[in-house]
Amino acid sequence: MHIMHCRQQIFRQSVQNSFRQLMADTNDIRGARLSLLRLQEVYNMKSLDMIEGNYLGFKGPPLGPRDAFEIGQTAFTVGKLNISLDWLTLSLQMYRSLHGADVEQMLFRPSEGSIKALIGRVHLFRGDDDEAERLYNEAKILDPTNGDVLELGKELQIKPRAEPIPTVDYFQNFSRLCSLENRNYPADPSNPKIRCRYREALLPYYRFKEEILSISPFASVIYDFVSEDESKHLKSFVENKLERGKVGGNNSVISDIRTSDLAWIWDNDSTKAKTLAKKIEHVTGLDTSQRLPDGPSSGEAFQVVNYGLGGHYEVHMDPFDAAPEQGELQYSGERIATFLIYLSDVQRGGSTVFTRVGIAVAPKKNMALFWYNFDPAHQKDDLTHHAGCPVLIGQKWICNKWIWTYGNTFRRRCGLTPDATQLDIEEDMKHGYKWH
Ligand SMILES: O=C(O)CCC(=O)C(=O)O
Ligand SMILES: [Fe+2]
Repeated sequence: MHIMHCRQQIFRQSVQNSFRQLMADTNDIRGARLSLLRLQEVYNMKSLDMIEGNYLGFKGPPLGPRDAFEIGQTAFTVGKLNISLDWLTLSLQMYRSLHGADVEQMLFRPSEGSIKALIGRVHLFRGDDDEAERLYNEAKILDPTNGDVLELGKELQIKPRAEPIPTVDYFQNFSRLCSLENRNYPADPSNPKIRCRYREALLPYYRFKEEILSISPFASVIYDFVSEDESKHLKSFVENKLERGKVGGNNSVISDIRTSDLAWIWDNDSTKAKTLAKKIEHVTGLDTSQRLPDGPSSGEAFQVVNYGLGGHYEVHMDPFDAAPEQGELQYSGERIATFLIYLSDVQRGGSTVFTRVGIAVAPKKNMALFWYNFDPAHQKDDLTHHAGCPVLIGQKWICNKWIWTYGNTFRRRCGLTPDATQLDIEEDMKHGYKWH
């Protein structure tokens, strides 16, 4: 009972904080609405449940008719037509049953005509001209000068009309994988090579529990990879340094594709970071050395990332489209492998999913997820498309270490046969990497 109460408290606070922080900046308010819409779509939540403050069993603040209107409006602007219709219709119903009691919700109340016009516009974009026309005729009487009413009037004049916006279903698999919870789901559980094993690091007694999740591309998780002390260090080191994560060339663009804050730690920044980089080297067998300031490096700085409520990272691959030509990493090649460490548990949501091979990894504090972004023939592996699911309840902390081509040519060998998998290569390397 007490735990439940605390969770509710934390959830309510985090929703309220997100809304409060957002008051100052309209871009952020829009971001918060988009986050709610994303959570709704990914985890298949019903608008009515969210209005009642029910987020998959967790209690959050209830939403009013104005919230519903604004969420519906935002959904419309990003082409989420079905969801928009849902929210706008609920807003209309709620306004009708509201009798001036809730002052905050009544303030800046949109007129019934404007809600109807917006609903009409949604119908029009869905290809239902008759319903749009009907709503326009009603709205025009109720609020003839409203912007949406005028807009709908203009849109109805345009003939022939643009094709209806197709409903997006590309992320069906993403949504399904994100909704799996509590444990890891491997790519092909019936494959006997999908198993647990000990992974030795340098010395025989220094070993880690590894659960293989996929053979091609090779992906596995390593339990208890970092100590409490190490994970605490990584998070406290970046305190006050976190900045909004970016995407694109040189990581320069703020985008809704990635909603998280992050900071970097170079191996030389702390003894603990250096030791951790060595541990990754020992467990993966790959070089991670940084030869700064001018030399090519084999590993990138640790990237510590914090996702708040609704924080996510859309489906992507980690290698660059073109390797950077300047800076510390020039000549270093590409991100051949990713070593991702979870620095927190996540109460609900926040899994890492591989949409093309069907892997779901449930974040577990101190566990690492390791995979190769390139296949054994050194081709960028399209099957490594992955995403960070939105965080539904709680916070998510991770730390990435990308491992580069430079220094790893002889450590990550190619296969001795064209169809060799990573496991075959490891086996061959144990036996001196000789042709059979
Ligand atoms: O947050 C996650 O689970 C995935 C993060 C990720 O893919 C990245 O940072 O490149
Ligand atoms: Fe990634």
